[in-house]
Amino acid sequence: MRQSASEFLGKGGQRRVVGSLVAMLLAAGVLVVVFALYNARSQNRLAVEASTKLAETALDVKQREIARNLKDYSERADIRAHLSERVDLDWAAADGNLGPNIFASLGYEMAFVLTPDLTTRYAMIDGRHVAANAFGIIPNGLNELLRRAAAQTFPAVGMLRSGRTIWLVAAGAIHPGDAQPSGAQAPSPAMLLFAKRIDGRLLARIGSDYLLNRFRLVTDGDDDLGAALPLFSPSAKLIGKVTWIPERPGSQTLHALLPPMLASFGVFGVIGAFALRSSRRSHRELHAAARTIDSYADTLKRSEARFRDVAEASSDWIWESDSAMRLTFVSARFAQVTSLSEEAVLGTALDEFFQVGSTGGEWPRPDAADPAVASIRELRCTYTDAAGHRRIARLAARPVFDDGGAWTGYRGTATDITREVEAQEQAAHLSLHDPLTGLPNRAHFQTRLQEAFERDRLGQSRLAVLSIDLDHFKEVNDTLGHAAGDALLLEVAERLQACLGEGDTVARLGGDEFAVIQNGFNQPLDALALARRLIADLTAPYILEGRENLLGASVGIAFVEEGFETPSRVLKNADIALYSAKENGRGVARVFEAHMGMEREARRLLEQDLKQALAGSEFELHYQPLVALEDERIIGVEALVRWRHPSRGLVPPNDFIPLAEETGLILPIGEWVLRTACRQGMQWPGLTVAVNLSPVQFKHRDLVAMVGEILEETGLRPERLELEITEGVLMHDGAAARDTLTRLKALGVRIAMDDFGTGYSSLGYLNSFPFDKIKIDKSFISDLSAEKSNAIVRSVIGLGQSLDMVTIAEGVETAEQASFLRREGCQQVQGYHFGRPVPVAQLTELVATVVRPSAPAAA
Ligand SMILES: Nc1nc2c(ncn2[C@@H]2O[C@@H]3COP(=O)(O)O[C@H]4[C@@H](O)[C@H](n5cnc6c(=O)[nH]c(N)nc65)O[C@@H]4COP(=O)(O)O[C@H]3[C@H]2O)c(=O)[nH]1
Repeated sequence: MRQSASEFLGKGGQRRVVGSLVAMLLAAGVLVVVFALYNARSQNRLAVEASTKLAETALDVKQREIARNLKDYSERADIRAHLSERVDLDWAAADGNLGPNIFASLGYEMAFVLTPDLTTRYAMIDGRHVAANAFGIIPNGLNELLRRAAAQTFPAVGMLRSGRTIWLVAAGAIHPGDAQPSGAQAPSPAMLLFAKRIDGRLLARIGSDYLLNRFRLVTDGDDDLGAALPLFSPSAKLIGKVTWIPERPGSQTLHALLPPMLASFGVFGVIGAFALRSSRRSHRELHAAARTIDSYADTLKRSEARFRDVAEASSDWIWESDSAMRLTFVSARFAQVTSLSEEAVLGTALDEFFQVGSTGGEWPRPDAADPAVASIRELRCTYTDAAGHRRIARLAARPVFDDGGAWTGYRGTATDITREVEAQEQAAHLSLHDPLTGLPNRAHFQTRLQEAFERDRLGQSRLAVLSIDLDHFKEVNDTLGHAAGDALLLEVAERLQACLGEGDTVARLGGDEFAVIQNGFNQPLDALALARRLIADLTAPYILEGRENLLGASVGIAFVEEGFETPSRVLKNADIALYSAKENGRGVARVFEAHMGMEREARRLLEQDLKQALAGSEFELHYQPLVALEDERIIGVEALVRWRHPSRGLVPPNDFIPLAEETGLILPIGEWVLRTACRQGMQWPGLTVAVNLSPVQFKHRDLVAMVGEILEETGLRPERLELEITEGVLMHDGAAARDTLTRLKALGVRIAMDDFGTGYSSLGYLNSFPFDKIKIDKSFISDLSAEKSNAIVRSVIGLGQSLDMVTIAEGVETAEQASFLRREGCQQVQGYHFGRPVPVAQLTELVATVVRPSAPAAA
């Protein structure tokens, strides 16, 4: 396994080398120091030994000196003569004998002469003859010294301690002289003692003579000045010591050497620290560099892996060519995407495999000798896959150069974009076409219209725009459902296309709105002829779900006059003409005329006002009494909506209900009417409340639920509500209407057939649905004098009786009309003769009184 750069450095080679160097330096330093210390100590020790020898010698010299002096005195003839057998004290005390001279010349503080029995016969202390006992002054060790002295010919010397004083004492025999009889046993000699006090002065002198610094005596304690020599009594008892400050040449050398040594250590230390620091820094830098290298290596590895994954996972494949532009390599994805084999394609010329001609591109023709070989970007081309299908690919490539910089070919990718292109084309088509019929949509239509306009300007043809609207399409769509509606629109589209001439365009602008651009040479005749054809063809029955359905079509036509209009203006004019056609009974074609625009504008304003009216609560209800003919009692009221327009005053329903129905505003208006009528109706207990329902409302799915909710909300009992519907409700999709009516009746409300007699097949409807009431239209009542109306009214009343339905006549204005109706058996009436529609307050007053035919309730 390959080692990463960090791992390589991580082994710590450099750190070990640096560590060893530092350790060596430290060891060397320690060795030097140890050696220096050892050397200093040795030198010191040698110096102490040497000075000790000197001290010994000095004391020895003193001992020998006192011994020699004593010997000199003890052997003097006069001394022997005067002091050996008997002690001549006077003689002894005389100066020059054992008198002051001992102290003054020899410097001995004490001199004694002891008899053989060791009695002190003479004592001289500090140069004066005193009576003193030597043993009293020096009690310890004197005996031993004297014993030794007696046993040897040379004086015995020793140091004796008396109190805190140490004495250097010499003892020697004073032999009587030569006149000793032979053979006779020599008597014990007298003993001469000299004592020298070992004191500071003496030692200072010795120190100065022998270079013993601060040479002094220590009798008590362990005081030591660095070197010491123990002092023993003749009986080998430690009695004190002398001490001095020895020379310390080692320490001196060390002191001399130490500062430069420390300084050099310091310098070494600093250099070492710097070296260590810089080594650490470079080590860190090396590590950082190693980490960077590792991260680059990682990134490279990942990027390689990513590239591999992408190359194998995407629909792209990689290819390479030589400088002759022949394929030399394709990646594994090639075979998977194209189903072609690698072998089959290698060696093929690039421009043969990837064809760019059909896509408008061009292959670069690089010259191998020319160093400026360009990259290939976004080159769209086609190729043929194994199944023989034409596919679209997008190429990108970069030139490849050898180490010498010579161009050797291309390396690139190929992306199969067939689906993408198809999706784009489809999206482009969808953006310009109606998805259901495949006809151009409004945007496309406008573009075509603009183009046609250009041609019209050039005078190549005379342009007409036909706006087409299907009559009754909404009813079919609502009743048969959207699938049927779609099928119907598809057929309409086919029929429209079939009617068009060469170069004409038909588009679906939305819903059941279509438009045609016609290039005619004989206008307006060509356009009118086309309109007639369109109406005729679109009116022919459509078979949907096995049943015949009828549609109508209205057409509005507009021409480009004088070239002043814009395309959108012409389309608008065609729309205005279309509205006019619809208003004029539908199923016709109308050519745009200027005044139509004004009517349309008026309608637009009305619609706007209507919306405001709804928002601003400008509607109110008037009520007209419904009267029982039998006793002329008010048995109910009919709610009739009024619009109290801010400037136009009270607007009658006929002026706005049709527009409200067209625009759908009838839904909120109708709901308001129903809710208000039910609420206000609660004021007149026992009276029925009749409310008109528009066919548009009736078709609305929520109608039954809405009625139920309003009844519950207002508390009006269902049987008091009478819903008036017209035959129009039942005309289209009778089954659905019947279902709605059944569900309404299930709520308990009553249903009245309004305006009976004005429709086409009223009798049929009456048979197929059990209405509660039939309302004879006022046109028959006003025309009662006419025989025909008379007969119709009579037969309707008879029909009601036979079907067990209540009949009511509206528009009863005279007593005669009322009498006629009573005679014929009509049960209820409504009309100005009994009461006009009045506001709610007036009606409340009215119901409080008895309505009499002779005195109409309202003028
Ligand atoms: N000449 C004459 N007319 C009489 C006489 N007695 C009543 N009328 C009028 O006849 C119309 C009766 O209402 P309709 O046939 O349902 O006809 C109504 C109805 O179809 C519609 N309408 C009124 N209110 C509503 C409503 O709230 N909803 C719906 N959808 N339509 C309504 O508007 C139509 C007209 O309503 P109005 O103008 O109020 O006109 C009312 C009423 O004022 C009479 O003796 N002589």
